[in-house]
Amino acid sequence: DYVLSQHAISTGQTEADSMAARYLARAETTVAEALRLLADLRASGRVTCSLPDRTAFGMTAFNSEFVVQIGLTDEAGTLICGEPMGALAAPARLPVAEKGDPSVMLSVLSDGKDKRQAVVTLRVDDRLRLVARLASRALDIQAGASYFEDSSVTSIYLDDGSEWSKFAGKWTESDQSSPLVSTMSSERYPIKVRVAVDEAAAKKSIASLRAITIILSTLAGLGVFIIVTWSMWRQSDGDSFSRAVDNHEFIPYYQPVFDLMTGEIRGCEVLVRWLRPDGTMVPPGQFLPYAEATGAIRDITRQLMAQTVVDVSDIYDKNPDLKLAINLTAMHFNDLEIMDDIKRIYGNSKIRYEQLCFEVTEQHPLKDLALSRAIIGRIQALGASVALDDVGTGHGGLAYLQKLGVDIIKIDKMFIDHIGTDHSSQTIVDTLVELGHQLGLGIVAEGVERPDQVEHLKSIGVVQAQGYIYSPPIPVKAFREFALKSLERAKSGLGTRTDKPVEVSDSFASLTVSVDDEADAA
Ligand SMILES: Nc1nc2c(ncn2[C@@H]2O[C@H](COP(=O)(O)O[C@H]3[C@@H](O)[C@H](n4cnc5c(=O)[nH]c(N)nc54)O[C@@H]3COP(=O)(O)O)[C@@H](O)[C@H]2O)c(=O)[nH]1
Repeated sequence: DYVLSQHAISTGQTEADSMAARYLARAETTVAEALRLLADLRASGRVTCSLPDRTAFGMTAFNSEFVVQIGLTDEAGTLICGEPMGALAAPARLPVAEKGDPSVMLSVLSDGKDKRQAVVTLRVDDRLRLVARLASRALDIQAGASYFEDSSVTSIYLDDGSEWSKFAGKWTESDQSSPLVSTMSSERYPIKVRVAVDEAAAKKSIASLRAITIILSTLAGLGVFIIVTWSMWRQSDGDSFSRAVDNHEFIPYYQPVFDLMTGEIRGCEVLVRWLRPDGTMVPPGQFLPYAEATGAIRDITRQLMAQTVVDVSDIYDKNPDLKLAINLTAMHFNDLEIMDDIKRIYGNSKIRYEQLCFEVTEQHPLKDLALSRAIIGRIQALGASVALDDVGTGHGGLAYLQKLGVDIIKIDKMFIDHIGTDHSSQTIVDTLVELGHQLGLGIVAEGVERPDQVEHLKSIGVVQAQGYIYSPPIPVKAFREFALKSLERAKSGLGTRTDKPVEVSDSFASLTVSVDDEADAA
């Protein structure tokens, strides 16, 4: 606050100085212009009160910006003629001319009240002087910042103390006020200017700067806090994070995907969890941004894919219709590295390429759409499919659908949640499904939690779904048991053509949405 106040005072002083300089410059210009006109008249011999000379006076004044009347005074200082006449013809008495008077004189005429007028005189001879009355508007300029107009007092006066002009707003100097004052004197003429500016107004003028400064310093403080916290995290958790990647602490959880019509299991989505050595389970929301920012997500995805081979390849080998969905991030579409990973991990495994589905999310923008499209094409060429995840919630919109050439769309929980309660969300679901059908795409509904959602999805032709109504993401052991049981039921005909949602077996019914419980289940 002290720094800002000092800044305000210094800005106010600078403003007062430049106002004074501008008024002084204008006063000098005005006097110089009047003198030039008078000198021209004297040089051309227009120094009598004859008609032609008076006409010349009138014309000269008429054409001048700053001079309103030109005339002649006698030795007593009385105006003996002046043009134009009219209101300006009021007798003007200048100081009596004295021998040795300077050739040029600047005086201020006053009506004794508040009217003052500056005049410039030029000696013609010992008796006569040419005189030019200056327009009072000559000094009426916008000399300073508009917010100072009401908070400043400007006086332009002559060396002898007579005031030529004064400009004042509502503010007046008083003993209580602490003005910022600037005084300047002309080096050419006996003119002085004094500008006084209200210090309080100067301080007020930086109120917005003060607000901005407060906001910026708060943000800067916040920034420092984030950087310090981030670097501390990097040193502690950050280090433990890279150790965790090296130690393969990132494990796949499996969320079953179901056929709504038959109740059979159709596959699963692989969802990462960080299982720390102390047994705590960290959900992806807490480390994925860091993993993506550092590029560690590439290693993590590789490890997850490799683990799926270990975890479920026997089941997938025997059930070729089962699908396995793997989440990729935008980074995976920056180069062809993911292709090498997929081929190396699944190429010689019992999980066929045709059983794989790679999910690309709309949440993070893809850097290079053409390259992304090419990578998607290569994945499809292997026989795997590609799904657009979180459709309608992120960056891509319909452009991703049109340009990426995906095979499946996954309708986000955000829209599924509002089926039956919010008309517009339901319309979005209906429209996406319709669009998916028109484009010949597979459709998977995510985050299904209620039977009415199942009913509606079935009624609009959605066949596949995942969600807590069936099962949350579960650890491998639980998933294997569940999948084997479900597949067995299907084979024995028990799971076919049921219109009811599939019941989760008792062991899974005890699983809840909380990560801790998921950890327990592990
Ligand atoms: N690049 C990678 N991203 C991944 C990976 N694993 C997960 N993720 C992404 O992290 C986000 C959060 O995932 P998660 O906490 O696992 O949440 C998933 C489900 O648990 C949750 N879900 C599923 N059904 C329901 C439900 O009925 N109710 C409810 N409240 N939540 C439910 O939704 C998440 C599924 O996300 P999605 O991928 O959109 O299918 C999430 O964005 C993951 O994508 C990874 O290995 N790589």
